[in-house]
Amino acid sequence: MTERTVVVGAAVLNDDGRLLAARRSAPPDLAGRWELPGGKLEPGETPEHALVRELREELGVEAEPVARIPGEWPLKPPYTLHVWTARLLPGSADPEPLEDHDELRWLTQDEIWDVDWLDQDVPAVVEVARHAWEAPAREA
Ligand SMILES: Nc1nc2c([nH]c(=O)n2[C@H]2C[C@H](O)[C@@H](COP(=O)(O)OP(=O)(O)OP(=O)(O)O)O2)c(=O)[nH]1
Repeated sequence: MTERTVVVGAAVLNDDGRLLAARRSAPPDLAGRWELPGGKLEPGETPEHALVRELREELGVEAEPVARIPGEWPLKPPYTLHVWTARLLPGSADPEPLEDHDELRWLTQDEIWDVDWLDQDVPAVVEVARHAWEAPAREA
């Protein structure tokens, strides 16, 4: 079986229901494209811990994971993307592009496709949009 390394991507939503998108500054083949902030799990680390750590390192924020979005999306081997919704904790700093990114945007539902997402992120972002913004089906 092929070993896969999990990359955790954070779908950070703010109180207005906007989604945080981050533009990569490196490596050259990914620079200029937009992604969900996050990163690779370290050995023995839980995804929830990795998400909190990566958001602190990359964006200078204190955040908490809310829920995993079902599914996983293949990235460049050996990586596979798992996505969690997340929110900033009260008193957290505003996110800043400290590492790996050179621009951040809080996207409304109407703006979700205004940024040039990494190709491999597009199916994950479709699911994020569905979970964040589509009303849950009512039970009959
Ligand atoms: N964080 C993140 N990485 C992604 C996404 N889509 C995608 O292809 N990747 C790739 C880029 C990298 O090859 C890999 C994870 O990269 P990373 O640079 O964010 O991870 P990291 O902070 O742990 O890495 P490192 O700089 O410590 O080596 O996954 C995404 O939406 N978010």
